[in-house]
Amino acid sequence: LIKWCATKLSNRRKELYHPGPKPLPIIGNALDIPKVSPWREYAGWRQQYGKFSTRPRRDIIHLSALGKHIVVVNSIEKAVDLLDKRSSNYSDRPDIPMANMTGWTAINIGLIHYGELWRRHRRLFHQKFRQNAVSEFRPLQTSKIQVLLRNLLENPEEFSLHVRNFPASVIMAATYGYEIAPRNDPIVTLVDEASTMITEHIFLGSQLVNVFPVLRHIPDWMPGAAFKKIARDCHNKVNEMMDTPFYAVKEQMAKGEAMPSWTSELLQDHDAKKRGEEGEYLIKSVAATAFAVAADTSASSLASFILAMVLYPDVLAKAQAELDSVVGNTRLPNFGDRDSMPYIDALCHEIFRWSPAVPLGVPHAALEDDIYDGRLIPAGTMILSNIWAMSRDERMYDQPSKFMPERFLNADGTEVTHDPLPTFGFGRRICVGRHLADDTLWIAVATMVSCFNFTKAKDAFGKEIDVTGEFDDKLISHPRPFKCSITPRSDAAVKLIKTSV
Ligand code: HEM
Repeated sequence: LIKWCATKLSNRRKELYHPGPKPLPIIGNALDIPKVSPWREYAGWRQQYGKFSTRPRRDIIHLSALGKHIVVVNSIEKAVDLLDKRSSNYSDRPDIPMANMTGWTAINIGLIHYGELWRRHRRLFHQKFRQNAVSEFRPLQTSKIQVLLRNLLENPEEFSLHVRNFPASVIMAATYGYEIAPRNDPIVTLVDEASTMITEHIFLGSQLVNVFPVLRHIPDWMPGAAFKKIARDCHNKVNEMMDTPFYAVKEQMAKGEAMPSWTSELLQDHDAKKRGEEGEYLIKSVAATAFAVAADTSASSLASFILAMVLYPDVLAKAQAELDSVVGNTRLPNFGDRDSMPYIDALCHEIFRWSPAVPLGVPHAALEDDIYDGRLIPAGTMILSNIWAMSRDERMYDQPSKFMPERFLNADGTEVTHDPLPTFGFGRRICVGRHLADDTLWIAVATMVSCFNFTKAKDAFGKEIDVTGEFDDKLISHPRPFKCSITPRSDAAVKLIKTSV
């Protein structure tokens, strides 16, 4: 009888929810949740659970852990259906115990529940980063790009530091009027530490407490309680990261010495003054979050660009040919050249597709029960958009693992088809900084292509050092460290880099 009941129950469950790995009693799929590269693992499950189902292929996978429901969305079509078309139900964020314990949830719009507080954060971000507003950043980007080019010329081995510093210097100057030091900048280090701690521990599988929230109450001395110290340390860093640059701006404002910045702008805003402490906390939060979300994501795309150029020299050659014919070698490219260089535009689009900086997106959550494709998605379900799997979907992209800007060009290569990409997420929670990210990547790519060659580095015996093209496992994923040779294209390029101010 027990066996009969168990089979009945399991069959009913199978019919109720979308397919997925078979759950164990009570703990469900807690042990199935992948700890490394979850996006690859979930993409693999799509094949596994699609192959044997009555339908040809399933792009939605259901998991459960201790009564918590998780749905992984592996195709753009399904993500649009749920997160765009039904956005009124799927714009919440789930509770992630490690994010709550580290203090990130309270300040980071990306983790705040859908509701009035989120709207207030989003409004401020939208005003600053909407499509028509981001041209305001261009003079700053143009001046910081010259620093990037000079650093690549003088010290090419440290390219990953330089591409990290470029978006960081833009967003720090824009947000706080703060000039970062070329290395070991105290504020950048602080934000890096606080961000790394959370990006390493936010995934479901990375900490047991994310799957079993009750564990947050275990005493510190118990085995397995190390996560509590991690969370406490991170919380201190989050507070410090918010306060240090913010109070520096306030002090400069009091002395009449503040550089123009988003923070000083918001502080001067009458509404913010009226809201008193709460308004200040909001400003502190959006400013700190802007740096945390903008710098690392863009740095990932810039590092991916260099990786792609080393692995695909023919693409670099085509981009350089286009650049030489449009811009020549007597000046650096600028934003005004963008429309005349479709290949470079397509190349940037391809970087966003080939190496999405946030491969598993930021989880959404369902507010209410929903029926989709005849199956239940219960209220509270965590929705994971597998952006990596969507970007590698062979139904959408021919030879998806190949870096091929041509896929976004029309037949004669004169126009870019800006097909929507999953890279920036979906619905009401879509990345609010995507226009800035796009500009940042474009100006960096165009100027780097114009000035440098990127090739495989050689060892002491003159043999090329292999580049594996692998990426790390964090929430914001970067190419794993690799060696390459970055050399100026010509004497004219050196002169341009040295003389540009
Ligand atoms: C290559 C660069 C970037 C990538 C790939 C990226 C990707 C993403 C993704 C996937 C999300 C989650 C969307 C969703 O929930 O469906 C997101 C959210 C967000 N991004 Fe970006 N992002 C980038 C750059 C930036 C920049 C430069 C900013 C500057 C402000 C920014 C600000 C944000 C914010 C504030 C959110 C949270 C939005 C919300 O929850 O309402 N991002 N981003």
